[in-house]
Amino acid sequence: MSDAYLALEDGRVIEARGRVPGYTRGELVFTTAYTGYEESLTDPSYEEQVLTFSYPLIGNYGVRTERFESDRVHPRAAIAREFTDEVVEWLDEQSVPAIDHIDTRELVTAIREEGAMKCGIAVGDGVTPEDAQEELSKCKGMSEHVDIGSQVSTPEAVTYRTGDGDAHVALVDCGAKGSIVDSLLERGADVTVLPYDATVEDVEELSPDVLFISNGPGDPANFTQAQNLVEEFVGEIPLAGICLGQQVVARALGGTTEKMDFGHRGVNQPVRDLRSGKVVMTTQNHGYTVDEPGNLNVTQVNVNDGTAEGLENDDLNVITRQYHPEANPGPNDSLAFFDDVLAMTDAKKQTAVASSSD
Ligand SMILES: NC(=O)CC[C@H](N)C(=O)O
Repeated sequence: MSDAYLALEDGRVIEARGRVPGYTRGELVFTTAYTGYEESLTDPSYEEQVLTFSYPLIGNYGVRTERFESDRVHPRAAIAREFTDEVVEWLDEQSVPAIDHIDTRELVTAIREEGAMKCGIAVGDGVTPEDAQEELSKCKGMSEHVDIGSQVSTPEAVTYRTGDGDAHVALVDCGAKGSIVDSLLERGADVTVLPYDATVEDVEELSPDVLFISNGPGDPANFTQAQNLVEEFVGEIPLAGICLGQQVVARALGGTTEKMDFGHRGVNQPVRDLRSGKVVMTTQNHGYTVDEPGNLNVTQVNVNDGTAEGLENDDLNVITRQYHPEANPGPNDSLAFFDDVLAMTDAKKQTAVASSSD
């Protein structure tokens, strides 16, 4: 008798060791990141997913709040070969079920071969395989979470001022990681974080120098309000986006998105810049990708599978990335993206000066 069961959409039920009790369900995904478990577990993009760590030991350097990307744990459950007690205490405080002593190689192979799949989890004394299957039967697909933005977004606008105020960025919070805000503040920008369903009037009132669509969970097709903002302000305000933000911007500008088989989640995804030919290592966490880029040019691609990693349109002042330039976890190699975003405001100001002196 085990005290934890994981039921997979392919019909298998796997025994595990229960670390944090509870019943839950979600889309089963894996990350290959070997560090950064605090950042990953607090990344709002994992909402409604069950996160499997392929790295075997999770928790070996403790739990520190300064490494959190948001104020809570977002995956519905966590799975590892072995969790340390400190991580288990944290997940317990957060009431997030956790299981370990499981063959994560087998699990990752199943996800790679069959794709990200629904799962159900039951943990605690006396639980049965049927309890996990019951959870699985209640599991929705990611795109069925139509209002997932409301689960992760700020309820109201919040402004952070640096004192420099060189540029004012309106960040549409579809589930933004804290490091995106920090990366903009560190470069002297003021940032107003707006709810995921902010209106055209909300943005007009702020009159920002950049409209930035954040990362976030689920299917980008469900972020219709953010898409509407992009459609409304393209060409008027410089636009930027990260991860879900890239997907939303592309959809708004005539592009399409599609679900990947198992996505990219890790901290060593190679990305080639098509202009310089250089390859950088990037942090990624996504299950959807831009298929047709619409009115944008693909400027960067994933070396492994050729998917679109960077989209730009110089005339319209649009720049987006599918990966996470803000890192946390992972490499800092792409932080200059935020300089490029803020440089668009200079371009805008120069154009305004040029046209006013005509
Ligand atoms: N990190 C993100 O923004 C993820 C974007 C989207 N939810 C996806 O899975 O593709």
